[in-house]
Amino acid sequence: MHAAPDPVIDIRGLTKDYGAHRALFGLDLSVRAGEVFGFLGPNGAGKSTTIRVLLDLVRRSGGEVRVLGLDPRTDGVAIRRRVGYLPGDLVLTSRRTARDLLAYLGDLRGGVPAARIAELAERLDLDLSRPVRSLSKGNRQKVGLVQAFMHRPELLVLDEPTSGLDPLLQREFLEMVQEVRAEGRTVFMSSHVLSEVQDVADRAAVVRRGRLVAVEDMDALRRRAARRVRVRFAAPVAAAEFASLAGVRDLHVDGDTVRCVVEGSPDALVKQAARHTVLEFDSAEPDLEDLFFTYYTDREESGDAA
Ligand SMILES: Nc1ncnc2c1ncn2[C@@H]1O[C@H](COP(=O)(O)OP(=O)(O)OP(=O)(O)O)[C@@H](O)[C@H]1O
Repeated sequence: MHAAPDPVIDIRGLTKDYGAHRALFGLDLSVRAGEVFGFLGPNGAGKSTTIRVLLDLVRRSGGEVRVLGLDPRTDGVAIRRRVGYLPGDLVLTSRRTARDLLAYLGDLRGGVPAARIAELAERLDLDLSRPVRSLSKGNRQKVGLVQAFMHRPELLVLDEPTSGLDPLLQREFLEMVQEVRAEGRTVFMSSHVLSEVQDVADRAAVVRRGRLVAVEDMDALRRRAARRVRVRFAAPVAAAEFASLAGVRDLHVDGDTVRCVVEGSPDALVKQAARHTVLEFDSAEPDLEDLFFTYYTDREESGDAA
């Protein structure tokens, strides 16, 4: 057996109390080198608190945490130097232009070529000539993204990175994430919805009320997910042919058209359909959001997270 490489983020039994209020209850989480990891949960679940602990922006109350093999409590400065971090509550009050601010931050990280900053700004449609404090929320978010990506850090920790971005820019952002992964670097990003990370994440975890309730491999989730299928044939077909096929449910046959939901592989349905002349075959993208959140809600109800 090969020894697994050390995780880039390793969290064991993490607790965090804000005074008498417990925000995290013994969180365990491990992020592997080179993966894109989605950290999901509703508002107030504890995502930002966890992320702040990783960067030593708040101190943990208990448990063990390693980031790039380092302990945030003793090596926070070294971690912050090596990580690209986008805070969830990014505040930019500087009178500097975005170009000046990003050049300054780039110098703090050992120097980032102006062309690299310009390229990212162009991709995100960010005007670098404006003072950052006059920027809209969406444009500030773009400044935050540029500073997190620009020095090509080995680990990116992004707290709600797509908040305030329009759909076109969200897509551009996801491409930037893909590029980071293609270079073997690691991304840990939070979101309150799965749809923002499902196309790009290798794995995703759900945190709820300070507890981890699920960790999922996205490919496995996709394979399990149900798809809506519609097939139109050249001539009417009998419902009985399709009713007992593996994975097929919610079957409706209306003359020459079959509608159903397929769970898992559509192989049996496709082979049965192929006995006839198929005129149209539509299959909608599975709704992972449904599957994912149904799954973790069930688990939570049978668990101890009351
Ligand atoms: N500085 C603080 N002082 C006291 N309580 C806090 C503090 N920061 C967070 N909390 C509480 O800890 C819990 C977790 O908050 P956290 O911000 O980590 O959640 P989140 O999942 O990131 O949600 P959001 O997306 O709304 O920020 C919440 O109950 C929140 O009210």
